[in-house]
Amino acid sequence: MSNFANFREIGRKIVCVGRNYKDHALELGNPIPKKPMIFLKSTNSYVAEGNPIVIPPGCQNLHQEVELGVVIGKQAKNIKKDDWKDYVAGYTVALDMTARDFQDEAKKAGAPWFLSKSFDTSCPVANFIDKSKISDPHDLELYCLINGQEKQREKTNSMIFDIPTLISYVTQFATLEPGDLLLTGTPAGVCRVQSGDTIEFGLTGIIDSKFFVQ
Ligand SMILES: O=C(O)/C=C/C(=O)CC(=O)C(=O)O
Ligand SMILES: [Mg+2]
Repeated sequence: MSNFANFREIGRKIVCVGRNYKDHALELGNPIPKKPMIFLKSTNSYVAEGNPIVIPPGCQNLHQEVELGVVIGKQAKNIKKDDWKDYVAGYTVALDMTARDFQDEAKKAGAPWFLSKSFDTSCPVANFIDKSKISDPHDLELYCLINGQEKQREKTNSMIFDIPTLISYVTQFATLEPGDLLLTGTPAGVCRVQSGDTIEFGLTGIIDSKFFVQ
């Protein structure tokens, strides 16, 4: 399998799972999903450490959502749950930055989430971690601090739909390609971030990342 250290530059799609942690679904007043809720962020949303997160014009309520990312290593279509590991190159951790006010407006209008989820710099991503370094991606701890204050901390075993289920589900409908990033949803604790804030996030003991909001 190739080295995916440059997966952000491969220019592949970002498939996101929403409401995949019970407490996060509840904190936003949403029902617990009965099947995975999937949406897309486009490649323009990628941003690597050292570059700022830019608040989209008119947004008054930008939220951070820390999420485990699964980097796809091999073309995947109609994958059986038992075979999921063969299609994973590795992992990362990312922020699914969300213009919550835009999203609320879209939800009320029954309109798409594109502007709330896929504006430039809406996907700050940490470095690639080869799968050989992570024995069980369902036994990791996500964390996120804003200006040094803890906002999110949760084990990945709290996901409603695990990684085999997500890969199997998504690939019934859409082919996953090498370099695609699957964001597996955020735990509770999302909050407003503002210009000048520092966001530190990662997987405890494995990877740490830091971004600034411009
Ligand atoms: O339905 C909503 O109000 C919001 C949902 C999200 O933004 C979903 C996620 O991106 C997530 O749960 O990670
Ligand atoms: Mg999210």
